[in-house]
Amino acid sequence: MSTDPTTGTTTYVLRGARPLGGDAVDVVLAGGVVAEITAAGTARVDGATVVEAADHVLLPGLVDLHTHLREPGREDAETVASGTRAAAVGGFTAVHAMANTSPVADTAGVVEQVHRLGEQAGWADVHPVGAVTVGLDGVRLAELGAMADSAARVRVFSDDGRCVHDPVLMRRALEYVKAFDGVVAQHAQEPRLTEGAQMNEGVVSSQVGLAGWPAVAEEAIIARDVLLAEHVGSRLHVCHLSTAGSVEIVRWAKSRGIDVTAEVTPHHLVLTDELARTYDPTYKVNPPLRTAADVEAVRQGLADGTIDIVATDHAPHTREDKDCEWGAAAFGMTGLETALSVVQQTMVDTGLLSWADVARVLSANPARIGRVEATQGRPIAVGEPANLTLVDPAATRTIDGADQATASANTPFRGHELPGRVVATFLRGRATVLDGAPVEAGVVGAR
Ligand SMILES: NC(=O)N[C@@H](CC(=O)O)C(=O)O
Ligand SMILES: [Zn+2]
Ligand SMILES: [Zn+2]
Repeated sequence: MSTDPTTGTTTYVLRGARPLGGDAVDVVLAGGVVAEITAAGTARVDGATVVEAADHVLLPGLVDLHTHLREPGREDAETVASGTRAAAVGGFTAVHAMANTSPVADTAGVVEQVHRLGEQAGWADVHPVGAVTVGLDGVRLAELGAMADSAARVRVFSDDGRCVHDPVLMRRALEYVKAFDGVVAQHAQEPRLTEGAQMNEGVVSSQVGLAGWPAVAEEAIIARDVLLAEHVGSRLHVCHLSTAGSVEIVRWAKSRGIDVTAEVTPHHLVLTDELARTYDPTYKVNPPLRTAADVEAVRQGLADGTIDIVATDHAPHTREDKDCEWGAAAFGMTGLETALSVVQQTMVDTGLLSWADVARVLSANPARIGRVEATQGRPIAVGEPANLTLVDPAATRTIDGADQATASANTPFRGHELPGRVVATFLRGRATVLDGAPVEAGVVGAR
């Protein structure tokens, strides 16, 4: 990890903040770390910038294990700079950038480029995900070791967007990453069972006449992969789990002691396949939006720890790729700027998770799975790096879409009133967001 030359230039006092939703305190950020935590209203403020934080929840900076930044190759949809700026606005201090770029992030050169672009932009730590197979073609293993040893220190490997469906390749990938404590993050989609699939297979797909995508196409791969992970004694991560059956399989695998972790996206925590009735491709996503029963099951799975994390699967697409008929549109929806609000709405305001749990599923756990826990997802304590997010949980906002920081407009939450607002984000003590707005100064030309 390179050091940030702008660290600690300003001292901040977060006055009256509630770490993890607990009692109010003053939190002083100086020199890039949490310098002091004192009783509310007692921190010395001379020379410091005071952030009024009464009734605001202070969380460790959020960590996204699953972000599509689109650079290199599709800078018309997103760049590392625009995507990480959106991440900061959403409260994130680190993102894992998926490998399905053009060229694919399957060499040390590409992952180092993405890592460097992240450092230059300065909005959040960017940890590139390396492809499992060359060109995501599912045929030959990529240079996993070279990516792990590169300056980008890759620990997460994924062909996301595609499934590593050859069981022999999957087995070899799981075996290979053990050498450097890596993890294979699988996009679980049986390709033969999903040929031409457009949405969840069920009542709605038969009524609207779109080709269905059965739950078993996801569940069959997860079942196979947890058995493979057990067999070779390796670590597996399941991307964007979306069905009740998938929750059951992961629960069973964990009860057997298999080293598997799983993520759910914010959209799968609240949206259902009923939205396909609109034929609006904003709601077209991989894996597809499922049924209300699946939504209930993934919420319960997240609440009971079967599902370890929420990951955004932020998948920006240009208007040309989305403003067309359903069948021709790209799969994917944006998510960085709405993730925390959706988690508050579906999990906190419903009593399923506490704010301390939110810190676990959106920060500590993803940091640990991605092996960046030395710097991210830390406890809020004196001496720890000041990667922090300040949230006003009482605020509400109506999502516009046009006013977002992401370069793309494909949010499925346009028009939704969501609770909570990220007031400030700090990356190693430097504000990337203040008063809910990105802080441009100190970024451009800072290094
Ligand atoms: N989620 C999506 O619908 N799309 C992702 C790929 C993926 O996450 O599988 C994308 O890259 O656009
Ligand atoms: Zn995927
Ligand atoms: Zn993805």
